[in-house]
Amino acid sequence: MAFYLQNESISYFDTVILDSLSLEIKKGEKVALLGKSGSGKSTLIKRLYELKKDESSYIPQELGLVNNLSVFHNVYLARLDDYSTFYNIRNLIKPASKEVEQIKNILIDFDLEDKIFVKNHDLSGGQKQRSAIARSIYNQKDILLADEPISALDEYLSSKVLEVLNQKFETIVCALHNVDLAVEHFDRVIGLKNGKVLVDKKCTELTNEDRQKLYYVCD
Ligand SMILES: Nc1ncnc2c1ncn2[C@@H]1O[C@H](COP(=O)(O)OP(=O)(O)OP(=O)(O)O)[C@@H](O)[C@H]1O
Repeated sequence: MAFYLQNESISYFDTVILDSLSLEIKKGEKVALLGKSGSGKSTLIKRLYELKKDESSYIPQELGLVNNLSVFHNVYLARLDDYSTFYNIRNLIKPASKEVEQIKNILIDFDLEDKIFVKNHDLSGGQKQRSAIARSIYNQKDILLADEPISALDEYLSSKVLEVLNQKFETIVCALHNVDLAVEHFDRVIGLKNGKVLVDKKCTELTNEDRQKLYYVCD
């Protein structure tokens, strides 16, 4: 089992955000989390990350990239803890060709290799998102927890990114706003409304009525 939540409630002051939510996510599942703005998707993803920090790559909505660093360095930061201080300082000043090659190979999948030494503040919104996605892959974890990672990408890149992420991670929980992309690329969809689960089904078992509910929660 990757995640097991039993009657999980989260409130901010007097407002209930997650309302007695129970959820099991098995290892190997690829789950799309759908819901209107404010339905609790980010709160749920943060909670899942708290539960499995060591095993998870997390892409927050705000991305967490350092503006004054290049794509290379922002991706490399994911694994600072894996290397010695000396190796990290060396890579900050003069990146080792082994690391450059490894990161470039990840960036190629996202059409971003030509931006490898461009600083984050000179990238478009979609390029920043793709840097954060590349960083999550470089991190080499089994689980991906991603909060609307493709919101700034066009349809072609969104599909490409989701295909690559599906290959690279064993288990995925990903917040999205697009029902069709969710059904096309994920095994299971969970529709949240006001911190409660409205729909939770394998994509192959969705009825027309379920789809209508999902479109409704995403409107
Ligand atoms: N730190 C916080 N303090 C107070 N309220 C918060 C905090 N974080 C989130 N909330 C509230 O919790 C609710 C759920 O927010 P959350 O970010 O989980 O929703 P979401 O479904 O991810 O929305 P979006 O699609 O806009 O990202 C919102 O009403 C939000 O205002």
